[in-house]
Amino acid sequence: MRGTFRLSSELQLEADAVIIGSGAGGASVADVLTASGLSVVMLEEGKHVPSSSASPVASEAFAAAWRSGGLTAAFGQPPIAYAEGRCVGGGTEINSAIAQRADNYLIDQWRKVYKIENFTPDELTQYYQRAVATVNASLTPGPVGRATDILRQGGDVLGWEVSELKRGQRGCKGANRCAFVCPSGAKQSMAVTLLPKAIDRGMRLFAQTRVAKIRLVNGRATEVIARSWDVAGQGRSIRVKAGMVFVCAGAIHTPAILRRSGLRERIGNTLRVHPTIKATALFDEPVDAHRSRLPLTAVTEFMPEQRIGGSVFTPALFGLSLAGDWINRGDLMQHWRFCGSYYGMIRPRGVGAVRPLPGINEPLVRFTLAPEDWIALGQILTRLGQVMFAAGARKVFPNIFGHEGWTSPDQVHEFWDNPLPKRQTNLMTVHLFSSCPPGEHRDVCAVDSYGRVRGVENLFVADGSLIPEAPGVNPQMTIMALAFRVAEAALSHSVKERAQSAATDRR
Ligand SMILES: Cc1cc2nc3c(=O)[nH]c(=O)nc-3n(C[C@H](O)[C@H](O)[C@H](O)COP(=O)(O)OP(=O)(O)OC[C@H]3O[C@@H](n4cnc5c(N)ncnc54)[C@H](O)[C@@H]3O)c2cc1C
Repeated sequence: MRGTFRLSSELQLEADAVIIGSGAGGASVADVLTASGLSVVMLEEGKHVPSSSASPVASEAFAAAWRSGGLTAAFGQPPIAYAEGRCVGGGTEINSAIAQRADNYLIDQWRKVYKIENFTPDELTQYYQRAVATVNASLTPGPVGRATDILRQGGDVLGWEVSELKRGQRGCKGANRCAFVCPSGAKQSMAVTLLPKAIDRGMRLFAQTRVAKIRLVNGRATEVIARSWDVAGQGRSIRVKAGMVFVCAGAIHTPAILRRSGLRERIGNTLRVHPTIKATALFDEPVDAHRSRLPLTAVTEFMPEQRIGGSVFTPALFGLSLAGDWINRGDLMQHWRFCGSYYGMIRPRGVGAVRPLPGINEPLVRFTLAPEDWIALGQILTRLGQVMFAAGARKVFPNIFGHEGWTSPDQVHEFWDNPLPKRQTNLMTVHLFSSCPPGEHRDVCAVDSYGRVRGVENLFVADGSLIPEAPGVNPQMTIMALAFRVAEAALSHSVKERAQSAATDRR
């Protein structure tokens, strides 16, 4: 990417603004700030992985673009495996680019509960429109493939609403490698859309540069302290002084950076995710899910509380998904062309927490499911089984360690009334948010209605951390909308106004 810098010496920089993290939130902030003529420095921990060097090999792609090669988990019973992007463009480089808006009912509810100013669905519309236009959210061209038809067919038989999913794409070629960084550049990720634009306007982006903390003096963020790695793997320090600091490191790392900088009140206490349970369905006819794009429909009948959809499927990813229970599931590998991988996700009531650990880069993440969440997971798994059998599945294997699989629709009710086995249930998520909720409800809100960290005049949060609660839909559009809003508000409030407000916070 033009303008991506590598360091050759220790560096001290100055700019109007510094942005930490180049994902959905950071890139959106960069777009607003550079359009208004500010000088901007962006610091990104991961590498730049251009389309031309995107590897089709799962292990290489994970090592290049996923945090910890994809091996990250929130502690709890059971642990929940989670995934984050760590590369220029963040999660938008490895996601499926499904573009959805949060339900108006939820936006209204968040405004009331968290007392967020100017946060009606109408007021957010302009920001959502900007996000939608940026990524060209649209229906994917070309044949949808059998893996998609399965969800449509099953939903139709049961009379459930099934919706086509818009994605941020322009001329998707159907390579089915969304999770490995799009090889054609058709996915409208941040490295394809907003970051090159911001760089053309003069933004300096430093990849492989990890922020340790932010220095705070008398209610101002004065300096961002980071470490950068050069091509030879040598680390050097980098310090950036800026008038405004935007923390956009995602819902896990933003609270970790803030807490490491000495800001602890209400920060990182309310992490939310979409707990997700998967199932493998075996059919009599080939599905050949690897040949088509990911399933482009979702069962939306039970949204926003529950949703059923389909996962990216490649032989390697399928093998990995079976690996955790190889003794019981390994046989499925030989039938991989006849299998599809589907999921059910819920909007949880449980919460988690993020805490940095001394001397270790990765923070400790915990998530505790509420009793209602277990009921919801049992329901969505039952519904997932129902829709698979309605579409003609011969056997359905819920992702529960040691489970023998269901051979008929009668068996899927097993977990409707009975709890799922906590220790054996495998849960995962790719959606993380709410660790720094905004608003004027001071008991719970880490930042004000416009993303400014309480008590600090020039420090803002603009990423998934800001979504007040789990949205029940794919979050990227909401993250971008909220980040555009934070950046605009930061520019429109004068330094004097912000300083007064920060001083009031500190009293
Ligand atoms: C496999 C997968 C599939 C998904 N599918 C969809 C989908 O279809 N639709 C959708 O809407 N959402 C999807 N998501 C979720 C979506 O991609 C994320 O919610 C979104 O990217 C989060 O935006 P963010 O700005 O909060 O953080 P990120 O996009 O994660 O960006 C944060 C950036 O900050 C960097 N960073 C972290 N710590 C530091 C530090 N200390 N110093 C410097 N940089 C740092 C990270 O490396 C990262 O690049 C998916 C996610 C994954 C992983």
